[in-house]
Amino acid sequence: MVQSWFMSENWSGDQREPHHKQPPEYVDLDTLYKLTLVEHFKVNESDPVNDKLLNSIKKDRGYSYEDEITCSKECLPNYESKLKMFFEEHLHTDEEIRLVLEGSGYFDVRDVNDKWIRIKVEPGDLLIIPKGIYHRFTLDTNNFIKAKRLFVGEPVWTPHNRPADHMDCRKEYLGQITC
Ligand SMILES: CSCCC(=O)/C(O)=C/O
Ligand SMILES: [Fe+2]
Repeated sequence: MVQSWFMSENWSGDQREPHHKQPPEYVDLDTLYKLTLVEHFKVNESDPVNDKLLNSIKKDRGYSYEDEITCSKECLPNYESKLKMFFEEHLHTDEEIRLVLEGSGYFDVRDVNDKWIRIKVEPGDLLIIPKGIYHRFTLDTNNFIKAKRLFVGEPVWTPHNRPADHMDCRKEYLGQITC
């Protein structure tokens, strides 16, 4: 089961550690959606690519593009600078859709109260991060993740680092989140 939790507000050290509050404060999937509009689906982790749910989501939502990204020292060109870029707080003008195929990592998303929620993703986790939400990504201490990236139409991966409050996608996102 995917786990997510509020991060400690005064953590320091290695970004790849879980950084729980003390005591830990977990966030269930319904609450995660209410606080962020982030969606999560679990697909068959032993054969995710042929999963029925995945294929119906792709069809319903028009995810016409897909490729794979592997984040490891050996496979990711410009590994250090890419990881640094992924961990800068940013948003996108389109959804960020990731299906984890192997390995694990953390997506951090800002909730409606501007608190960080850390989401631990593992094989079979399909995460849909809405456009306009501030977020970031880090590997965990296993230093390896392979994920499928999905997109509607021609992909745009450009991150817009915070502050990006003037952007239409940010205003739209804030208009959609109600709690
Ligand atoms: C596991 S996918 C790598 C992270 C990424 O693609 C991204 O855009 C983070 O915001
Ligand atoms: Fe991103």
